[in-house]
Amino acid sequence: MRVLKFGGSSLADFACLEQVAQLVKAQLKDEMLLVLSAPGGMTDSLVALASSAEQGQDFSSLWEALTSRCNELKAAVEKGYGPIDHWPNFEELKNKLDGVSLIKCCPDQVRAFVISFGERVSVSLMQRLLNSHKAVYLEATSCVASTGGFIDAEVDLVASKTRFQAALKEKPATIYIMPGFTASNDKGELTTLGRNGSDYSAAIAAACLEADVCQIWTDVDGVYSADPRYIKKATKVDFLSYKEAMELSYFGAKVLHPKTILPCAKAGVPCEIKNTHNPDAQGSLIGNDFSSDEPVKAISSLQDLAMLTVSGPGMKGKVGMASKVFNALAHDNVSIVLITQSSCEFSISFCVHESDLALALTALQTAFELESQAGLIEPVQVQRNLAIVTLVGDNMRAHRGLAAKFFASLSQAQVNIVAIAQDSTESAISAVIDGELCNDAVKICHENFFTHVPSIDVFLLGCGLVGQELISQLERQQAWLEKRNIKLNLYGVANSRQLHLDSEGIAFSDWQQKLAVSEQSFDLKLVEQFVKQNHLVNPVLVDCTSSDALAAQYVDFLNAGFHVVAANKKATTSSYTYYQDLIAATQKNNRKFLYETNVGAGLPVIDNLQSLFGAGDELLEFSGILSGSLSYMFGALQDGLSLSEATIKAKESGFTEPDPRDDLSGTDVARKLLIIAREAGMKLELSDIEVESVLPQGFAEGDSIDEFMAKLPSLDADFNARIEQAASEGKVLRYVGTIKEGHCKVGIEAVDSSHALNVIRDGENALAILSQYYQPRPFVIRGYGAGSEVTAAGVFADVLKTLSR
Ligand SMILES: NC(=O)C1=CN([C@@H]2O[C@H](COP(=O)(O)OP(=O)(O)OC[C@H]3O[C@@H](n4cnc5c(N)ncnc54)[C@H](O)[C@@H]3O)[C@@H](O)[C@H]2O)C=CC1
Ligand SMILES: N[C@@H](CC=O)C(=O)O
Repeated sequence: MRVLKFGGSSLADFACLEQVAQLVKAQLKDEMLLVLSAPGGMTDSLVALASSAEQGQDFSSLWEALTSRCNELKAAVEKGYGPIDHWPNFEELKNKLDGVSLIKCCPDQVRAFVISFGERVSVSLMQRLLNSHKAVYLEATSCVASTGGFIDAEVDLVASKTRFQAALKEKPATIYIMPGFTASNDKGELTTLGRNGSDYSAAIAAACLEADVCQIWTDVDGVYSADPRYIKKATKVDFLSYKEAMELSYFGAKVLHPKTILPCAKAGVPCEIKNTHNPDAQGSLIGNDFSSDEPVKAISSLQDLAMLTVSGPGMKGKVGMASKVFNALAHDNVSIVLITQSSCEFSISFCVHESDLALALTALQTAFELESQAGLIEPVQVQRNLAIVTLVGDNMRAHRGLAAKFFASLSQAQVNIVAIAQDSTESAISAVIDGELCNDAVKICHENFFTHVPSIDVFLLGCGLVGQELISQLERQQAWLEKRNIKLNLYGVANSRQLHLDSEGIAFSDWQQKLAVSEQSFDLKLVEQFVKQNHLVNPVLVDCTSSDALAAQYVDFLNAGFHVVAANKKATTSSYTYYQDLIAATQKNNRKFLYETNVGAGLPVIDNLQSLFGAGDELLEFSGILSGSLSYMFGALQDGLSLSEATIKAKESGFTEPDPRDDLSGTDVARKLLIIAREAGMKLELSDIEVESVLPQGFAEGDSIDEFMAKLPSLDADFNARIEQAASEGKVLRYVGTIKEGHCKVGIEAVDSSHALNVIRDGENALAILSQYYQPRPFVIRGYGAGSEVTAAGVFADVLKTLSR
């Protein structure tokens, strides 16, 4: 004997019904019992009808919709297969609803009749479709024995077994069909087994008939490693133990009803999940002996929960307090999802479904009224909108470090853990968390435990020279990233006026056209919302602008959960207080702020300095050429170009700042020197740096960049004279930054051929760091220190660093 249960999605319309009938015929080899749900959505319609009638509303349109859907199904079946023998009694249903409407009350017994009507419709239709095989209609009320009320009744397995065996003996057949969800009590009155209870009916039938298998046919291939609606990379689990399946279904794997597993486990009947629309695919098989080496089988989640905490001095050491809490809840039929207690016994916390919250609160207030008046119990604390995320796997007990990895993953997803619980068999570890972050938490846990493909979700601000080059490098490096198992998506690009976001990831081919037509400008709230909607767990805002306004928002970016990668130097050279706020925000939010390209473009300066100073080194002196554009210009001047010609060439080479005055005024070098000084622990402001400008004071002040460039030739003659003067002394001019005895200075120096910086030109930077560890010879970093390629490469490297802990 095999038991096959078909859910509503497999019976939604005539085509689905026929598909099921074909599938059953193809599977037919020995006895089988089909357990059917109502056609998809019909139970909801029946529930709505009962509640509309109960409120005395006009339910004629709901009635009309239900009957016409049923009549259409009936007509379609009869057209192809002949008249239906057992069509459910719609008149009786209507009479009951009219009665409910009249007294404005729907007794549970009547409600059970109404809401289980859809299953009878399914069975009548299917019996006709399988008529050629003499399918026998098995009344669930004659087979499934229940105790308790009319709704959500419990099954009496022993009594059911006797009933099932008698019913089958009475009508021997090859195919039996029975409505799911339905049972009857010891008076023979119809009861229901709780919403989606047809799985449970099938499991009971399988257990009572000692079936070879209980197959649950649904619209997915099996149980997945996480909810495939949210986790695109979720994979099917081929084998699960009963315990694993129970944990999963209890904590939210919707493919299985939580009560289903127990009857199968008790009777040792394997349970198989199969896809009606893909019948040849291997499903998930649940049984006793499916141990595997994999420690974690799946991650499940349950939402819409509330946590209640009962605490107070009266709890500590008092025997019977826990029992009083749980008895009170049991008395009012409140189901408890998870329990945790503080080790000092001062408080007990537990989760209930939000829908049970009011009931639970009243039950506790009533039970602890006296203790509360005596000050022994504090008012019950309630935390709402919570979720539980659970790692499930029997083999977890054989592995160390899984809990640590689980909690680290939650922290990576910026999730605060409200409570934790683990069963003593170590098959499940659960964390109670903020419901809003549930999908993010599952996503990152799934990434870390299953796919092992970490993702980086990039939002690029500024698509000038560096930004555009970065996009090209991202495109070129896709295969390299894939080989290293890294998923790097570009989700947003912005210029100073427009923002383009794409939840599928921005195509590298047409981002410019898309950005050009966008009517939206960058707004942190909008990007934050986008990140939430798309459950992005590693969002990185990359600033390739020179905007002060954006730099002023970095703390907000970090607080909103973004990593920040900046080519822009405005934040690191803003006030020292803001600089400190930034560092604090990275620590508070467990997010990174990376700015390697702020000094020396792609050269590894900041990283080296941080490593050295982190290891206890101290800066004694610094000297270096920190500007790529000035390095280029002073080299070109040496070769005979004028100042204006050299500036134009440096700008064309992509070495200058968006406004070349920032370079020529010495400000850009001053910024870099300030960043080095701050890394060395000096608490300085930009105004503390002594700056010698290449430009005369006030030159072209207030002019546009183009106006400035047009005026620049007027400085050529004077500057040329300065070069010639130096040359006459066998020297060349270099723009140098120094830190000595706590004083920072940037300016022009004339250096002879014996000076180390004499040869630094053509865009190269050179940094000599004399420190406690590196003396008397300094630690030297040298290489091209400007240009879109090296800078974008440095930004790219920072973006990748967001993955490291
Ligand atoms: N070019 C180089 O060699 C290096 C540049 N950097 C830094 O990289 C940054 C970018 O430099 P480039 O690409 O050369 O400049 P760029 O002028 O070519 O590009 C900057 C882009 O940012 C856009 N922008 C300005 N404000 C914006 C806002 N609020 N939102 C979005 N976009 C905005 C501008 O429209 C422009 O397209 C600068 O901060 C620069 O200091 C750092 C190291 C080296
Ligand atoms: N304009 C800068 C670019 C890098 O920061 C320079 O010339 O070095």
